[in-house]
Amino acid sequence: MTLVLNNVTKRFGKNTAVHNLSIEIPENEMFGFLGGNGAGKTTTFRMILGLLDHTSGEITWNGEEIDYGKSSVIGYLPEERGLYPKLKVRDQIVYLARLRGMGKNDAVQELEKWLERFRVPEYIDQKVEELSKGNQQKIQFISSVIHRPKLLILDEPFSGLDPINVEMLKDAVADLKNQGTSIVFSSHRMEHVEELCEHVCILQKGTPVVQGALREIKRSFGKKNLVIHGDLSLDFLENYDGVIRYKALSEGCQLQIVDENVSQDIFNALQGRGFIRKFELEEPSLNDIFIEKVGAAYE
Ligand SMILES: Nc1ncnc2c1ncn2[C@@H]1O[C@H](COP(=O)(O)OP(=O)(O)OP(=O)(O)O)[C@@H](O)[C@H]1O
Repeated sequence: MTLVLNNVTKRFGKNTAVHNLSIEIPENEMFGFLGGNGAGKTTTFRMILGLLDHTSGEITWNGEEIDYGKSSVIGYLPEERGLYPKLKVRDQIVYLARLRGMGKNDAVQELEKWLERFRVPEYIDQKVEELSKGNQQKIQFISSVIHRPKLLILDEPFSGLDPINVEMLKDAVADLKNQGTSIVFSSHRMEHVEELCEHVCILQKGTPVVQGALREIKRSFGKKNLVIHGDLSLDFLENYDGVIRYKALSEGCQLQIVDENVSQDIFNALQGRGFIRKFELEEPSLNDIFIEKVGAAYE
């Protein structure tokens, strides 16, 4: 079960929202879809869901065009949340589950399981409007997975959640992935994507500017981060050869350097200057990569 987008383009009049996008998302995969505001993420999701026609290219699921009559294949958590405030959680979820071909008893059982998992079983008889925003978000998440979809699309799933609920939702998403669900998710929070996804695509004005396995992307980025803590003056590194960025920290500094050879030079230069408590060379973060690739175009 693989979702394939092949050279997909979407134009709104003269504005090209998505340009020649090709991605492949196999089963058991969590795919991170990133981009600045207006980059084309939601437009891509809507095309996958059949809510928008694509101008050109192909979108297939398991080698065939997606049959939107069988909408039970896909689950979608939209960025703009939309539950009926006056309905009780049970009625709301059962209604949505039945639209996707599920029986009432099956839907209630599944709902109870999810509410138990999210430690809010008492919400079943409450109206949506009586719940806090974060808790409504959990109910909306349940509505997107209640019918056990094979493909799950999550647009900013963690926005508005406190750290405990973020962890709870991350665990749930990871379990769904391990059970074979293909998951595509967008987020502006790079650390979430970094933690959950093996593959990512960064869109810039509708065009992919970085794409592939996260580990490979980090390795090929070249630039590294160097963290130094100690009882010594490090200001001279701000203008040191091979240092791209210098950030002072309370315990020392964090540097971005052109490549790992520079770290050896710096290590040598620090000898005899004072006590070094930490000297650590790190892979670039996804945030560094995003800022460089997307930030360049902003400039
Ligand atoms: N229905 C529409 N009609 C015309 N233009 C649209 C429509 N929907 C989106 N666009 C345009 O397509 C581009 C991509 O928008 P999209 O909503 O897909 O971005 P996004 O990556 O989801 O952004 P954000 O992170 O801000 O939610 C934007 O230039 C937007 O103005």
